[in-house]
Amino acid sequence: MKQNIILAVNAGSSSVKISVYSAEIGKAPVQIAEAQVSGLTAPPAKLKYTRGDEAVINGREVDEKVDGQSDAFGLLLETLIKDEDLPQVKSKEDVGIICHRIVHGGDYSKPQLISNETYEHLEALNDLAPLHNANSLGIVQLCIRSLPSAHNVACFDSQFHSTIPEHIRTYPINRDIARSNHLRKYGFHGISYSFITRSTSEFLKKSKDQVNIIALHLGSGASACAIKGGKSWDTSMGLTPLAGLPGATRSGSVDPSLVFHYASDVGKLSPASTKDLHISRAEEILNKESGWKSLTGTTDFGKIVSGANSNDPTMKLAFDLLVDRICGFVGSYFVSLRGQVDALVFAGGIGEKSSELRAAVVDQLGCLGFVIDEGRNKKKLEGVVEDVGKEGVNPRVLVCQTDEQFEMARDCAENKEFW
Ligand SMILES: Nc1ncnc2c1ncn2[C@@H]1O[C@H](COP(=O)(O)OP(=O)(O)O)[C@@H](O)[C@H]1O
Ligand SMILES: CC(=O)OP(=O)(O)O
Ligand SMILES: [Mg+2]
Repeated sequence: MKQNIILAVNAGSSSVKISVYSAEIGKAPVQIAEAQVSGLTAPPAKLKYTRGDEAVINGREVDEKVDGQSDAFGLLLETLIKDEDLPQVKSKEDVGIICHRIVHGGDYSKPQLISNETYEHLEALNDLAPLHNANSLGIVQLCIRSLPSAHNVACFDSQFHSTIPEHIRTYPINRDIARSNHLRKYGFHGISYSFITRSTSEFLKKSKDQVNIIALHLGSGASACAIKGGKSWDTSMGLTPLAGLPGATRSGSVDPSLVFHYASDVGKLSPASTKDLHISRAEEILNKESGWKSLTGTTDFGKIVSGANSNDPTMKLAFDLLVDRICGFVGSYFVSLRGQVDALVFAGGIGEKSSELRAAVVDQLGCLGFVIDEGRNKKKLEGVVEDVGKEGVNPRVLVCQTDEQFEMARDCAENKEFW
């Protein structure tokens, strides 16, 4: 049976995570190492490297110049290749397939081998995921240059959402313009939602097409997803990853007219009111200079939680604001799933690490029947899915340690054409 080393690359807005797998066609890949650089928006960035079960580097501050996702990837690749105890990756030639998380995949509904044509297609989408796509394509370029023997595969955050029904993905604007300019809800974090759906259905011992969940991927970018019969039914991000919940540097949804009132002549809805603010600058502000960074000065939600715990009013405002926005989506999805919900699932850096955020969200959702178990909620996570809900109560409250790299590697291992 043909064997291969798969390298899965996940460039998020504040981190780059890579995992190495030993794989056979049609079988679940087996992880042999993983490494990540996190905190790219809250320097100094930190490096973690795990081989098998051994934490080789555990959160070392990165002194090397790491300016953005491509630099971080370069450092991660070097860390792998330099490790003499990782015989499977002695040189760059050992890697057979590299799968890349590409946030915006336009109309692609499944992973694609990256040819010149697909690359150009994806490049055209760069502006629709301004914190992600260009960075990921930078890493693809680096791989094509420095690992020429590997096959590069693009896996899309948007592909899981290709099942969202038309009345939900359509914006109420001129239909011809919407069609010609491809203006619709795409949705993101779908690689994570796909992992969450499979893991949750296994955990609940229900077949995937029977499972209804409301999933929350809360990281540097945050989103909510209503999953009906194992498929995406609705999600909070839209044409771009700016819509929906606020994030580390993103505002999330605001009244679109806010853009016209942001400049100095506040209150005057006229061309004069935007004279100091070009429309593309507005997009940059809402993507890169808003969210936790603008409200609190930090992009680290861990610091916001500690601040809120010690009653710092600024931190408490940010914390309460996120709880409010999350509950708004959960309430709406609970209704659109007609109350047929098996579980609320928390995932992503914040969802997995902050028991305080989970407790506050579930407390407000008590009217829908969700109840958290304080003891379970505070326990260190061990399994892929952990139940933190109160015994005997439905719907359940779960935490899923999501793994986008594994999901991509799994997709690649299943697909003969990528080998
Ligand atoms: N202990 C913690 N409590 C709350 N949030 C945390 C904690 N540790 C990390 N985080 C948050 O998780 C975020 C990273 O989440 P992650 O999903 O890994 O990010 P990315 O979006 O880059 O993939 C950090 O920006 C930080 O805000
Ligand atoms: C889509 C998105 O926002 O991803 P991330 O949270 O990894 O930045
Ligand atoms: Mg992420």
